[in-house]
Amino acid sequence: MISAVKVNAGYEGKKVLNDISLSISKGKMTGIIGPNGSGKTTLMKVLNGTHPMNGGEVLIKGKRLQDYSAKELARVIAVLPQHAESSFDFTVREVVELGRYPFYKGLLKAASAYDEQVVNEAMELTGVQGFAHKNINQLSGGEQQRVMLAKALAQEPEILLLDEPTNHLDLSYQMKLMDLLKKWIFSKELTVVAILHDLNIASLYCDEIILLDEGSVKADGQPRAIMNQDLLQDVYDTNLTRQEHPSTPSPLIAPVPEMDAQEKTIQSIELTASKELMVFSSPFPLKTLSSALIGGGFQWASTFVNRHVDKNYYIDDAHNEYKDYLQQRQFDPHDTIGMMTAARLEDAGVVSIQEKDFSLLIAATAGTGNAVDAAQSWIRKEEDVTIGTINIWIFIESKLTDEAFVQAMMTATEAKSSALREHEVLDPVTKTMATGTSTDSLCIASTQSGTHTMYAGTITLLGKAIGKGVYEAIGQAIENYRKRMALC
Ligand SMILES: Nc1ncnc2c1ncn2[C@@H]1O[C@H](COP(=O)(O)OP(=O)(O)OP(=O)(O)O)[C@@H](O)[C@H]1O
Repeated sequence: MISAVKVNAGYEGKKVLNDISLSISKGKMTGIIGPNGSGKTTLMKVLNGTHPMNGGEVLIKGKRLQDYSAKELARVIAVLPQHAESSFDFTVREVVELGRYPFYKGLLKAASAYDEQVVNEAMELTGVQGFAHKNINQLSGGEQQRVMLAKALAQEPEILLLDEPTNHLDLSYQMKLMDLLKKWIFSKELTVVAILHDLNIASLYCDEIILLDEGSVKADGQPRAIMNQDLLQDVYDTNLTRQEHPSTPSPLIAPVPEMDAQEKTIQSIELTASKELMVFSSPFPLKTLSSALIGGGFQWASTFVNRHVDKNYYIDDAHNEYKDYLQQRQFDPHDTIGMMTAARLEDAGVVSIQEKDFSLLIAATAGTGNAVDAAQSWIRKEEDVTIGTINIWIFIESKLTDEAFVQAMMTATEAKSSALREHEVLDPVTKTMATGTSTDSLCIASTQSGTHTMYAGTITLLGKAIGKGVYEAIGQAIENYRKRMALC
């Protein structure tokens, strides 16, 4: 739809665009991103013919840009500039009507019924009909932005060039606008090129992204390729991290602030325990990966609750019941990892390990009466399924990668099975050695301070310590339980 070949452009002897070559596909949303001053607006002005080139060529629909008359070009391309012009004394409707001007026919250049219809539709779609008769200068920045967008839409363009269209818009209007543009791309066969500063909006909505740096195309491609941590850190000269969006395949980019000076050690984690609750409280949030009922998955949390429940506890919506329970006790569920167990908390095993590069605190409660052999659990019938729980908490003072979190979970699970084998815990249904129980939970919580730890598999330094600590903590919990039962 648009192609540029070796385009050069600048201002009064200052070169801004250096040999830009690109190709923008029909019916797609293409984002242009890049740091301030990298030449995005200049490029867009070159593409719509409002800024001269010093060399190179731009083709629109296969025809050279300079071969279009202004009116012809206005029927193909509509532009939403960065700084919407609002100094004129026009009403909102009059501004939107200006978008139809290239289509007015006859000597009097009057609007047709169709022109009126298009203006109404554009105003409706952008939600500005409510202030149609207001002066544009009486509107907020975001409202003015929507009026200028309505004007661009009223042009019924084939190509829409948008310079920071989400500028001035609140989150709701940003999303509505981008959703709407996406719909129009399909329903009106529109081609959209948008300069975007918000990398996450670009990642979520663009089919293609062009990354400019110092007037050159640094990279172009699909968002999953361009949202590259190293590439963007280099271009934006900022610490960034790439994360996966929880519900769409679009990567997210999060800025990482300079680390604060607060000392983060696991010695500052306090344990308080009663018959009903075992609570680890940290003065700072820890990064966690867990299978816990509250706060499962990756989270940051500073409170860790192991709650004792009756062995007949059964509630359909245990998640919400637990959230209410936490709130009633002044715990914030968004800052808490919460597990449940019918095992007695006083039987818990606790192990502390100090190594040169990291420290560990491991706690486990083990209700093994209804243990399960994972390899044989398929034999069980529905009526054989009873609840039993081994809960394991592993606090680590180190800076873990995501893969180290996952490996730590694997290592801990393997050490748990080994502890059960050592203590001859049997699956009561299959009579084979149990590997765990049916509702076990595991939480890895890291201070993300101190030494960097890449891996936590069974033969790494951290893996060895986790394996030993989990094995000992579960062993203690089983022995404490058996001793207590023997005394009964
Ligand atoms: N009218 C002008 N006269 C002289 N120099 C200009 C003019 N407009 C832009 N420049 C310069 O050209 C360079 C590129 O500007 P441009 O506006 O294209 O960048 P941009 O990537 O859109 O920046 P931003 O993200 O800040 O909007 C900058 O160094 C800018 O100072």
